[in-house]
Amino acid sequence: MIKLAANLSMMFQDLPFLDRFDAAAEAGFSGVEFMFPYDHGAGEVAERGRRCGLEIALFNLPAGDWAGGERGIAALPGRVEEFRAGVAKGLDYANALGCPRLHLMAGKASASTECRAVLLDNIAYAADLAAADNVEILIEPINTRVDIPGYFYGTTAEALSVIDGAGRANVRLQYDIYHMQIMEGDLARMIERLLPRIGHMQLADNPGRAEPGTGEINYPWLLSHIDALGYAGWIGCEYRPAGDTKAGLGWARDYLNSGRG
Ligand SMILES: O=C(O)C(=O)[C@@H](O)CO
Ligand SMILES: [Mg+2]
Repeated sequence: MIKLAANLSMMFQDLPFLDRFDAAAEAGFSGVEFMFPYDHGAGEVAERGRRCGLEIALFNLPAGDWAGGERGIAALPGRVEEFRAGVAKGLDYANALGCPRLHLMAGKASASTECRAVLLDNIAYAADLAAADNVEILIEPINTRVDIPGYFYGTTAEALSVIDGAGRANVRLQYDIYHMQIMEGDLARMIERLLPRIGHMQLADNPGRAEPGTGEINYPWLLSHIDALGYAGWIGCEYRPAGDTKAGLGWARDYLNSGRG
């Protein structure tokens, strides 16, 4: 069964963050994901999720100075103390929100031995603390052609080599179909091959990163394929709606709860 999570950092942006939970539930979602909950108290985010009957599928560990252009700090030498403080904060929120997954972002860093060593140490550190709380750490290759030039890993092979290097069983691959269409293509076969390593998925169409049906990816076919493969995890709708979020959800009708919207 395909389980879609609304991405509350990109969808329903006309509403304040906490009200996006209500909008997602009304639209028929049973799960949500978002980038960062940290502008709000963990208690109020947890309470809103509970009240709306929503599972919180994933959010990001603190990722440095986002507004200033940083996209994670885990591969940055000299930022280890800040990274560790972020892990503690992320796990506090994950526990309060009942969220079993955290996305750890490497950042824009050179492919040097030093950055790789810092990254592997940081992932192992985060994974060991997360394991004690039954939380998984997710590593997502992000396209370096359009969205984040210079990001530490842009392909599944690079991300898997980092995961293997860290050597922790609770570190898994976050497969974002949009990024991987740009970097690798061959989506159906790649997902089939990588399925045992994938802990979370995300989607958007390409080009433009809007909803399925606005670009080149055959989502009705691909989602049936993912379903037939037996993928049981969440797929986050990490797209920028081309217009009104709810009006653009026609593509998802078969996968959402009915009767609430
Ligand atoms: O960019 C993405 O794709 C993500 O999944 C985010 O968590 C980071 O921007
Ligand atoms: Mg993503």
